[in-house]
Amino acid sequence: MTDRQIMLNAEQQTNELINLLSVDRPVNRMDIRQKLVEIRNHIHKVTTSAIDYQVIVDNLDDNILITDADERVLYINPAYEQHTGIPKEEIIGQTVTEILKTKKYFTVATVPDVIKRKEKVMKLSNMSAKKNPGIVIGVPIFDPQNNLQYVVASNRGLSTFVNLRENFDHFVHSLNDLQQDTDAVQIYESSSSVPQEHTMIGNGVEMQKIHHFIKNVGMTDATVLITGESGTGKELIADAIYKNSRRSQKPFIKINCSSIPASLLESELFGYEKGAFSGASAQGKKGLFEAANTGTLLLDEIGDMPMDLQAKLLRAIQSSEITRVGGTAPIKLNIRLIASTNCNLKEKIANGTFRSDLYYRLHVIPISVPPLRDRKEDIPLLCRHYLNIFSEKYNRPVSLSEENLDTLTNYSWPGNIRELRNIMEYLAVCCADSPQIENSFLYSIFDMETDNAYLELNQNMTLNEAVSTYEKEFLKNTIKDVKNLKEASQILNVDISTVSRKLKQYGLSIKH
Ligand SMILES: Nc1ncnc2c1ncn2[C@@H]1O[C@H](COP(=O)(O)OP(=O)(O)OP(=O)(O)O)[C@@H](O)[C@H]1O
Repeated sequence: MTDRQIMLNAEQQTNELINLLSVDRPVNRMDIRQKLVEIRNHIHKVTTSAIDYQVIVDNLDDNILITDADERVLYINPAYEQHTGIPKEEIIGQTVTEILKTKKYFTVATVPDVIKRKEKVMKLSNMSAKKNPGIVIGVPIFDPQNNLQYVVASNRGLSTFVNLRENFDHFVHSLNDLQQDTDAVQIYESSSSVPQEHTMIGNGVEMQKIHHFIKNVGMTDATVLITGESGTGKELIADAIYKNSRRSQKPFIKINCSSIPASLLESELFGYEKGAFSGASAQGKKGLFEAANTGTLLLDEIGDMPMDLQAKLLRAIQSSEITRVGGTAPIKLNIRLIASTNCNLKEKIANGTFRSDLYYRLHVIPISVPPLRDRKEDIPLLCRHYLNIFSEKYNRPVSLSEENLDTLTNYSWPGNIRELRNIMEYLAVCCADSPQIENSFLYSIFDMETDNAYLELNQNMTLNEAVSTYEKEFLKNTIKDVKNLKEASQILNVDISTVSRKLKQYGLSIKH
């Protein structure tokens, strides 16, 4: 209930009380007391309410004018009087149309339009009294039955916005600087300048398919769309496509669409003409599309591109030309496009945040990179590869046992190869003092409570495979803390011979 509704209640109860006392018959004192207590409680609610809205509106710096549903002015705040020079007593109680007719105070108003259209209205206004142009916004307020109750018009002089302009230029510059600090854009002149630090490791079926794709699409100019979870190697694949392409001696520009503020993305991609917007360089600026001309452009995180820009990108792809922001002349370009994303673009299309026409323009050669948990055969290779790199880098020899590799292979790697690489670096740094890496240490870095937590049961397993996988992990976990077969058989409540046979079957042994 609003404060006003509470007070209306109190008023109604007071009227009832007055009526009760007005009739010429005896009244029950306790009934009257009860009514007075109720009224007092209502009033108390309002007087002790945390916010006194009138004080707030009285102190706002915006000019506020409130009318009823018949345009009659009910209230103006002190800022309104002060900034417009309109005395309160001259307009309270008048209708806005009457005030407009006098042409004395203002010549533009939103209130009549708000009442007619029952929606928010924004206009440029001119306060004749002070020759002070401003922006006025009228907002309708409805009662619980959805009848128009008030119109609140707030306005602010344009001079405030002019003052902000300087601030805005500064703001745009600092955004530009911020962007230079991130690796949102990487520009390579030719493939020899693309860092060589990571080779593509993996010879499982999925990786073989990807190598095959890279070889085939490399020599064409076809647009490639690489999808896959974060850290699966999409960027590495884009690098490989570029290096294997006819354009490998031409520029390669990588743009992370989600790292560039949406307000700057269009001018970064398409460039701008001089004076295109405040804060723009006086000479205009070449965009990244122009810089990638004759070469390759990688649009990383394409799923995060704002919808309005998606339309412009679609036009650029369809016509092979772009127009700079603030410019009119189209610029013809010849670019090989690679896009990548970890979003599900089909889902984004369904919920209206990605254009389907753009999707089909990009989806010419789709490469879907499977997560590491679906290409487990590559995990041991990747682990050894990165552990070697980091052992050498930190000069700390560390090696992985079969048991370690088994554990690492069964882990689900939510962060994919990026996570695997980080964990190998961590092992090289932290485990060099002991010749063997304890499995329990691996569990602790995976932040797992029990050894079983990492057990991933693949949906494609047969029942027997799933049972064996679980049984092996269960046994491994049990024998960690037992001294002999007898103790294990007691805990597991099976014969010693069964434990012995199972351990042999899974290549496990009791260490103590
Ligand atoms: N097949 C691979 N062999 C060796 N290292 C790889 C392989 N694939 C990816 N990596 C390494 O894993 C890390 C993540 O790869 P990359 O940045 O290409 O993934 P991504 O899918 O583009 O991730 P994101 O979606 O988060 O940008 C990098 O350090 C990369 O060198």
